[in-house]
Amino acid sequence: MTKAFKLAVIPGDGIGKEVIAAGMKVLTYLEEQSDGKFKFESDYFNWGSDYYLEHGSMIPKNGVETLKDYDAIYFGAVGDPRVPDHVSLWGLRIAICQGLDQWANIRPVEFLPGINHRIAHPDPESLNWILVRENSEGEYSGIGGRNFSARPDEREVAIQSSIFTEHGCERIIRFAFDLARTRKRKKVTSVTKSNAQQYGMVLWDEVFQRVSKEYPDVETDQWLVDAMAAQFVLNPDDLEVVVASNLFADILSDLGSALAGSLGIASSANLQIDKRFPSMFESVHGSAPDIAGKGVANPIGTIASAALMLEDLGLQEEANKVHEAIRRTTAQGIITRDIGGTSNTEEITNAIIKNLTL
Ligand SMILES: NC(=O)C1=CN([C@@H]2O[C@H](COP(=O)(O)OP(=O)(O)OC[C@H]3O[C@@H](n4cnc5c(N)ncnc54)[C@H](O)[C@@H]3O)[C@@H](O)[C@H]2O)C=CC1
Ligand SMILES: CC(=O)C(=O)O
Ligand SMILES: [K+]
Ligand SMILES: [Mn+2]
Repeated sequence: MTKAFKLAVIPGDGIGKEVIAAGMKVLTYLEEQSDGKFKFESDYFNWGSDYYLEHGSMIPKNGVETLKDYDAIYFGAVGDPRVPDHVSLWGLRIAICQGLDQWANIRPVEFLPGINHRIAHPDPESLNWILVRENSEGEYSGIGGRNFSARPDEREVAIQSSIFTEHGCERIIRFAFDLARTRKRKKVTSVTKSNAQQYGMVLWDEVFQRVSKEYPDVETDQWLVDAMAAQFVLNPDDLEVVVASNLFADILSDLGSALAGSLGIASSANLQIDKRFPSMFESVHGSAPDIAGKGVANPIGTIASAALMLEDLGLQEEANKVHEAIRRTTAQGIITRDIGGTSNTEEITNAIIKNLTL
């Protein structure tokens, strides 16, 4: 019997549309090759900045609710120069992540063969990093406001508060430890800035210490985020699972993917670990307005995110195939210009599909 998966597909803005088209082409090919084992029932949602300019909101009123009926959400990117970034980001990506309590964002950093890594290391492909980002609170809690804007003398006030709950810290830290147990080195590095952020991040550190006692088989390490940024560059061998707050892991994941070659190759999964609602799979990068519409965006991050989605849907074999096809393609030197090549989005996508059959 054919297993049917309901996919909500949200291309969003800019290169989001181009890389989702690439990812869907790969998924459609896998479905065709599956001999009736599975199929995707995909519904497309035209939510994003065009939708906002027409309707005054990034998604319809019941939008997040609608997504609860799906097995997974496949997302491109959000952001358009015609709409303020905080309006588009909060109206779409964060609305979904927080609305569906996708509290764990995993961001593997893959050092692929055949590309120009930006790291001084004798064997970058041996590195096995994965960032675990707290995805429901922290610096992206959206608590605050602005006032006194009517004052004539530049005395406007803005307050932006972070929320760190013991529950929120504990669930993401436990998740990081459980993940580390499944990996080669079994090491978790926790990143905060608890010297300066003396409330929320001290709570995080205390929870990390407490939870770590339950995982004596997992090696632990704790760093302040400024020194951790340097550590990524200077001592890459020291890292495996890196767990950090919403903001810090956001920044460190861009650093990680740049060291691996480009933002364009980085994948992510916004996971609803308790399986109450669907999870959302997207590249780490944004809508890249500087290259949008040119057909040159690197689709690897989004195609690798589809592999994370396949894994989540129980299609592990297909997920492995996609990862392998990506590796074969970059090893063949078929790469986009952000990682030193000349191929366009379509050529990479076709090459990945071709490599799926080998
Ligand atoms: N999850 C999401 O949807 C995210 C949305 N954004 C939004 O995206 C918009 C642009 O933000 P930026 O800070 O410029 O970040 P960005 O990730 O869109 O782009 C940064 C740089 O990386 C390049 N780049 C990104 N993805 C690429 C790809 N697949 N292939 C080749 N080059 C790629 C871009 O051309 C640009 O030079 C903003 O509106 C921002 O709010 C930013 C990050 C994540
Ligand atoms: C918003 C953003 O930069 C991210 O989710 O990575
Ligand atoms: K994205
Ligand atoms: Mn980011």
